[in-house]
Amino acid sequence: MKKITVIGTGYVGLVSGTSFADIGNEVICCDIDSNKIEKLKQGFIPIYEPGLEEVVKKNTQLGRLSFTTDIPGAIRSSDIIYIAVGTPMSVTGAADLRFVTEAAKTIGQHLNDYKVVVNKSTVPVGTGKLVQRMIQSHLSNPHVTFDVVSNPEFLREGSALKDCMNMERAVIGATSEKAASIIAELHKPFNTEIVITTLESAEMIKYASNAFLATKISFINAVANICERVGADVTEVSRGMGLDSRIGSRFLNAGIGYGGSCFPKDTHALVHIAESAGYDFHLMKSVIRTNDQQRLVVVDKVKEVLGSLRGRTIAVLGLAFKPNTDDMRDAPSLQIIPALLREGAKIKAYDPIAAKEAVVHFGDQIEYVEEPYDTILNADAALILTEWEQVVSMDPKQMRKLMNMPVVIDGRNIFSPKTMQENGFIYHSIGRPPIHPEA
Ligand SMILES: NC(=O)c1ccc[n+]([C@@H]2O[C@H](COP(=O)([O-])OP(=O)(O)OC[C@H]3O[C@@H](n4cnc5c(N)ncnc54)[C@H](O)[C@@H]3O)[C@@H](O)[C@H]2O)c1
Ligand SMILES: O=c1ccn([C@@H]2O[C@H](COP(=O)(O)OP(=O)(O)O[C@H]3O[C@H](CO)[C@@H](O)[C@H](O)[C@H]3O)[C@@H](O)[C@H]2O)c(=O)[nH]1
Repeated sequence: MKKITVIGTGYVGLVSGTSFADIGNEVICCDIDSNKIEKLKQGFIPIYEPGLEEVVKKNTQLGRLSFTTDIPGAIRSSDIIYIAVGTPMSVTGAADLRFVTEAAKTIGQHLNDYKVVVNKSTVPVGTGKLVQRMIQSHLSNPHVTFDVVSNPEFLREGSALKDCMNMERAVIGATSEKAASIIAELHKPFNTEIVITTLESAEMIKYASNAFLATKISFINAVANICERVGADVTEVSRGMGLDSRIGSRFLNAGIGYGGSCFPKDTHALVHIAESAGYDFHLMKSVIRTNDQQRLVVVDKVKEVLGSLRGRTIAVLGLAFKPNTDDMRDAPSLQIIPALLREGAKIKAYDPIAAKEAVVHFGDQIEYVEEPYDTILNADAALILTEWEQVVSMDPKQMRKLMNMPVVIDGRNIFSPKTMQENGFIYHSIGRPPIHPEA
């Protein structure tokens, strides 16, 4: 059993802290946000993450998981300190490290004996060494020793706890063997592949992994755009490609591009890291540009079918960047809805979980509807932006009866074109031939 402090209770701090507690460690999760900590103490989970509430509750009751704003106290009482604060995109595209350096400063000021400080936040190469220097220069006791380790997180929102508990690898970048073996030991119960590297390689693995997945998505979206022009079907193409084990079938779903709190900011940060190192990362810049353009293809498609959108009612099904999360950070809907509003459309929107978050962005510019069928009632077109189960399971026959015009623009390829044709829809999806009822 290890005593662990996790600084930052966002997605990563809360979920990874909970998973460390669940394998039998004593974990203190802390944050400067006293509201968040107060809610967590009362058992309220500030993010929507299936299954998390129960596991937090279980570990809290067992006395293995606790929450506090007393960061100095938590630092002093732990053997391992995880930094899991945010590293948002700055105006230049680089990662903003101010929360990381602030946390490092606090750690330095309160370090009372040897501890391993682990960076779980996604940070540019060199940040581990920066954290080391920051802690060293703020030590109140100059005789205390410590090691800095990089142990990036690979969880996905919506399946975060499952991803942590069943991690495919633990990357441990360290400057000392002692620290590497402490963190490797901590990961033993996860029964996973342990990859021990230098600090720099571990930091790079995280960005390179996200950038590669983002590249796969932009690649298939670009292929989808070609498919549309040459009469091929991208779902057939990606299936045919993905069966080659060197390619793999995952992250080959064409759609409205990647969003969320990681891929957009991490691809930009990697371009910036490359630039600072004197390398022009053309490839990544194209991935980003392809993604930016992809978000708006659904707007072009609805305009192609309806002509002017002025006064038209568009039903938007799904607002979050992917299902099973209420996270609206960099969701494609944040570009698509304003583009529709600029064209004069009236928006009725549905999202089972993220609608509350969406209000922060759209206010009363759009109408929020609590039920998917009510959303499409009398609509001139339905736009599918998130493949929530509630949307995927909609019955086209029923939809057809409710809509003013039988127009569906499917940004996630959730419906079968044949079924949509049988039900009399004008149906445009991504990278598949458009369907017209008379065709
Ligand atoms: N969200 C994900 O799915 C995900 C997955 C893998 C990696 N990451 C990376 O993990 C990091 C954290 O991401 P997140 O989404 O959890 O971030 P977040 O912004 O949602 O949460 C960060 C938390 O840290 C707190 N914080 C900031 N400064 C602090 C300080 N000095 N002391 C204590 N608490 C402090 C904030 O109040 C906030 O609650 C980022 O670097 C991100 O790129 C995120
Ligand atoms: O074939 C695909 C797969 C995904 N997406 C989109 O890509 C985005 C990201 O999806 P996903 O990777 O499932 O979600 P995240 O929670 O953002 O997780 C990513 O970002 C995290 C933060 O760094 C990493 O830890 C994870 O490993 C990495 O998958 C979403 O908008 C998806 O709709 C597609 O368009 N097509």
